[in-house]
Amino acid sequence: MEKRGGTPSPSPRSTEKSGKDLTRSGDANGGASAGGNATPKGDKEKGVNVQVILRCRPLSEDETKGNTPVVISCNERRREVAATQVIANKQIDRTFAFDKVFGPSSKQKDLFEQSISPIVHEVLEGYNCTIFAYGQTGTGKTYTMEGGGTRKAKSGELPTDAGVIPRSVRQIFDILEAQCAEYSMKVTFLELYNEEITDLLAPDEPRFPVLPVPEDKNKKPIALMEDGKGGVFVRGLEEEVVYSAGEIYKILDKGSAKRRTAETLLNKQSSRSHSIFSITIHIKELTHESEEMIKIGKLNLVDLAGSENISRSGARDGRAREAGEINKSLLTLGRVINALVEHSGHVPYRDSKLTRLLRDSLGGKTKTCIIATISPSVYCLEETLSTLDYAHRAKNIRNKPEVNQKMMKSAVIKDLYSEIDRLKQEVFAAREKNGIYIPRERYLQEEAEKKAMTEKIEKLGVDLEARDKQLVELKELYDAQMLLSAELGEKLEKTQKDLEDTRHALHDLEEKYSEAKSTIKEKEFVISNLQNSEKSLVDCAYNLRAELENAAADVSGLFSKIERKDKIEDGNRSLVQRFRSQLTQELDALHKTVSTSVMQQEDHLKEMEDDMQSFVSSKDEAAQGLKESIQNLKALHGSGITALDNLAGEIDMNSQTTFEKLNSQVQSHTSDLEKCFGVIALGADNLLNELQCSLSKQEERLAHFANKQREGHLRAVEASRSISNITVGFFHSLDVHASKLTSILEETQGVQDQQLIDLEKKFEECAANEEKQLIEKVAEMLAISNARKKKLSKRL
Ligand SMILES: Nc1ncnc2c1ncn2[C@@H]1O[C@H](COP(=O)(O)OP(=O)(O)OP(=O)(O)O)[C@@H](O)[C@H]1O
Repeated sequence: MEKRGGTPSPSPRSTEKSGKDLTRSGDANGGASAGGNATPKGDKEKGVNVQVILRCRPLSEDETKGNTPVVISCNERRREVAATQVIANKQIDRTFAFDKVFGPSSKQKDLFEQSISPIVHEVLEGYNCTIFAYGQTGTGKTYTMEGGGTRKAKSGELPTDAGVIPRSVRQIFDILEAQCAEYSMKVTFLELYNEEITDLLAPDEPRFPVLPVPEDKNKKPIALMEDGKGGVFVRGLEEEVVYSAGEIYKILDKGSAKRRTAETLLNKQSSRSHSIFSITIHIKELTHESEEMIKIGKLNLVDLAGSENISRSGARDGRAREAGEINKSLLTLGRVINALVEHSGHVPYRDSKLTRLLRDSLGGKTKTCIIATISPSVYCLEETLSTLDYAHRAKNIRNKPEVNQKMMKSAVIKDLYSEIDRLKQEVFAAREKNGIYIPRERYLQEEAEKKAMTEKIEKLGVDLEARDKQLVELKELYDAQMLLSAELGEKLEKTQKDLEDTRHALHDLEEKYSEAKSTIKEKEFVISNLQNSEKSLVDCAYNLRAELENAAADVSGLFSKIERKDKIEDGNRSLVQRFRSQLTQELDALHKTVSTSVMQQEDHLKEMEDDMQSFVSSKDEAAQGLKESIQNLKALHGSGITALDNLAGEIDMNSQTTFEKLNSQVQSHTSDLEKCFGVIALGADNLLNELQCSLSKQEERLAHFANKQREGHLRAVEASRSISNITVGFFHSLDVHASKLTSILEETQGVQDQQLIDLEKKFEECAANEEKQLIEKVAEMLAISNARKKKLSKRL
């Protein structure tokens, strides 16, 4: 057994070799380049993501008996884990993707071969690799890392439930033996408990009895020192050289047995500490120049204590403090992960020993794989979700792995020789000089160191006093802060829970909102359709109304026309009536006139006849008078002639000559007179005759004329009578036609009125029905939307 300052993550300068980006490539082998291929410079600069594997354990016997509901489903093919939550009676699945997922039925062998074996190959290629298990208490971290109850190998074969550590050890030896390599292997096993590091491989008896013996005498705390190169080392950590897998198993069993475990409500044998088991392998290689080189690989296998809810794990008093410390270092681990993921300037590695020890594995040059373990039980859901979040976030951490620089064998031998010399001097001094256990030089050196230390201690003592005071104050403050932080933590937890609930409720609401939105969209679509149909109906109704109005206007026009026609007809009728009466009157008047004229004519004719007769008679009288006057004249002539004869006899008696002459003259005169009188009488006779003739002619003509007049009058009377009869008949038929037309019109109007009334009624009924239906539909929709609104507002 060797004792040296061990560092869990030394990282000497690298060669060009590097691994693949597991997350991005999605390589089932975890991106391990078993052949140790050179990594492109770009990848090397960008780094590789921490590989995160998720494992869900099966239900325990008790859980199965108690019919514990399972809320985790693993899809190994899709590398997804879904956690089912029921919030507000609604099932919500949260799905997380990882580099590898192993379900409850997964075997230890499968997990190792698929995820860890490639890492082991890389260790043998000269990389530093870290595998750590993270998860709630009782989820199978120790089972995964170390294995089940039967860890002992039977006939050289590993048991089926052997975990990552024994399988890695077995594989390392198998490979090295298969390669017939020359190698040396050292292991360290430390425990970090309540922020104190203890060596699980330290011998049971204390080597320096002068040093104060701690409470647990087998568990003296050892210091974590800065190595001055940005790394840390654990001073005095035992490094055990091993030559076979069997030896390692023994060491493992011995160390595991020393780990602090306790029974919690969640795990009968719960690890209360974090453990780091490291295997360092030195492999000899020959260069082309046959120079011997030493390749160094290191595998850190970390089993973290359970991340637990103090109240749920049932931890009390000491256990509660323990849990607080565990949570504190895990909390720091979480903060480191967050800082690395968020690329914040300051990464709080120094806030806990765990993160100081794992510094190179988180964002350093080491290749890291996290195995997150969860329980499928509903009762662990809160912690499971927290683990899933934690692990999912850790996926984004980028490391820049570098192969450890190979060392010349001679340099290693030189180192080893100087180490041997140092040890020999110690042994020699111990053997030769009583009471002094170290060589004189070293003693002097240490004395000087001691003096300097004493001075320093004194100085520190003063500082310490001041600090103590400060510490007391700070402690008070710390206690207050702790109380506050516990309160705040509780509040935070509650708030987180509330937040989670709210988030789920919000999710629900969002879903409901989207549902409601789609329903509203549907309704809107229906409403828009309804509105469109209503619009078209309204348009139709408008058209119909316009048509009806047109029809009504037409009808009213028709009515007005009919009225006008009626009026005209009435006017016509009254005109006809008037005309008829006028005609009748006029006809009557004509009749009368004609008859009076006939009468007058007749009277006139009569008068004319009378006049004619009186004329004729007067003429007759005149002719008579003329005859008489002619007679008188004749008588007068005879008397004249006798007077003349008397005068002639007297004249004869007075002068014969004169007589004779006178005689002659009288004779001539008499003849002349006679002649004259004859002519006159003839003329008068002629005249009379002519007069009589003309009178008779006139009488005839007058009679004829009167007859003709009478006939004409009679004919005119007859014609006017027949005309008036025809006119009367025409007007009668006109009347009949008009009354028929009126009755037809009245009938048509009645029918049209009826039809219009019917049409109006039907239209009104139809419109009322449609309006009613529409109102009902709209009311229905409004009621539905109101109900929905009410519902949504209730839920909100
Ligand atoms: N994958 C698995 N298959 C079968 N049994 C398992 C599995 N994982 C865990 N178990 C069983 O569950 C119990 C708890 O496991 P384990 O002690 O490994 O949990 P843990 O996470 O290390 O808990 P703690 O943090 O308290 O140490 C053990 O009895 C273990 O055998």
